[in-house]
Amino acid sequence: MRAIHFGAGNIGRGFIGLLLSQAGYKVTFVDVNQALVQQLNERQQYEVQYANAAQERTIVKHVDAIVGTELTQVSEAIIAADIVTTAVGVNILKRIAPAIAEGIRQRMKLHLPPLTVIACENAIRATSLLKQEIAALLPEEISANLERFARFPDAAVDRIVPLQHHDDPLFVTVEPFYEWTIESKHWPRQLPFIHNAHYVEQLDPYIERKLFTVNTGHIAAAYLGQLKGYTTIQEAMQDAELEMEVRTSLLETGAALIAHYGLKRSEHEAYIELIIERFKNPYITDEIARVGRSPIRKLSPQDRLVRPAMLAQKYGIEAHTLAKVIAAAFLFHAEDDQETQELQHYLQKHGIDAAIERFTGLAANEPLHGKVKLQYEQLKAQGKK
Ligand SMILES: NC(=O)c1ccc[n+]([C@@H]2O[C@H](COP(=O)([O-])OP(=O)(O)OC[C@H]3O[C@@H](n4cnc5c(N)ncnc54)[C@H](O)[C@@H]3O)[C@@H](O)[C@H]2O)c1
Ligand SMILES: O=P(O)(O)OC[C@@H](O)[C@@H](O)[C@H](O)[C@H](O)CO
Repeated sequence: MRAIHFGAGNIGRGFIGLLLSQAGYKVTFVDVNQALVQQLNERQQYEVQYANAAQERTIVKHVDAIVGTELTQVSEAIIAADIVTTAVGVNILKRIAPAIAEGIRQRMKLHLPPLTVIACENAIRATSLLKQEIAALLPEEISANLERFARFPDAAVDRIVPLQHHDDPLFVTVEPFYEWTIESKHWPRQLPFIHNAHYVEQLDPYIERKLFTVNTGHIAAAYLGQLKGYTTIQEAMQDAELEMEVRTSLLETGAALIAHYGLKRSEHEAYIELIIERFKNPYITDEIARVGRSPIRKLSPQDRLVRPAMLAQKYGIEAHTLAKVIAAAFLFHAEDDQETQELQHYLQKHGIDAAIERFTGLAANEPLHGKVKLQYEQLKAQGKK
């Protein structure tokens, strides 16, 4: 079986490429980083190390790669593929859609079975977003019946893979934990289930539980941690007061998730503690700059902060810590992150009210808007910036 995976970065090599290979797929990566592509083609394998006491390693073999700008080569590879996966960043999906659309068009002409496409990104229903981008590029007679030519199961992906600083550009250190949850209803009959993935009928509770626990907790540790002068998540999580704030933010999102999805409280609280332990993994150095990057995406209404805070509000749950983390996002700095610069530029020019409204979608008369503003002013007054 053949897989085409867009994005040979940390999640591409350290999670999805690894799992697909373990499931019996020959993996071809597509990436715009030419040096990475060259290395993958020269060596046809790479090493993954697990961040635990044993520091076990495994080799992913029989891989190759294509430069993302080589559209013909990419679409030809898609003709021969059973599955296409992505881990490029949700904002990049529109850029890879043309090659996938072309691959689907060619497959249709050849009467090939439907292609399976899964976007493995941190966003609610990223595969559906990719499907929309692809459909918009295809002629009406194909896009109207797209499910006949390609299947688009939504998925949730969870494994912490920090920035890598090794001499070998292909070597990747990953936490041992992983969860790849795939919605089964769009899975094509002819393709066997990927044995190391978890199939569920309804993805929403899983993706929201993941995003609003792992990613909300992560961003709380990052934004509140930076205000206290820390540069990594592990340093920040050694601060007992900060750990408590992270836990409180997760009890807030947890209460909202429990109310909304009827999750079992004891199970969800155990899940929160598992996530906090993962953040503390002493064998990982995860930079706050990575976890905090792209604050505009992270502040958007459907992402890890505003959506659970609004859900909490809907169920009458106090979301004081979430409001503080949202406020802290407006104080986040990361030198080489474009979204951080854009947000700061807007904030300085238009002020906090306009910035809250623009980036979170919270109108000035929304109670959460007022809470965020208050927290922002308090953080500033405490000399946090
Ligand atoms: N790192 C994590 O812990 C983690 C965990 C779960 C999910 N994710 C999600 O996975 C996705 C990727 O994250 P990452 O940490 O691997 O990032 P990364 O920056 O390490 O990897 C992204 C890769 O995509 C490539 N890329 C960019 N534009 C491209 C294009 N047009 N065509 C092909 N390749 C392109 C980049 O060159 C890079 O190699 C993001 O959506 C992220 O939110 C990350
Ligand atoms: O990838 P982002 O930028 O959406 O979020 C940063 C981290 O929280 C994220 O990459 C986590 O490490 C990951 O989602 C764990 O599964």
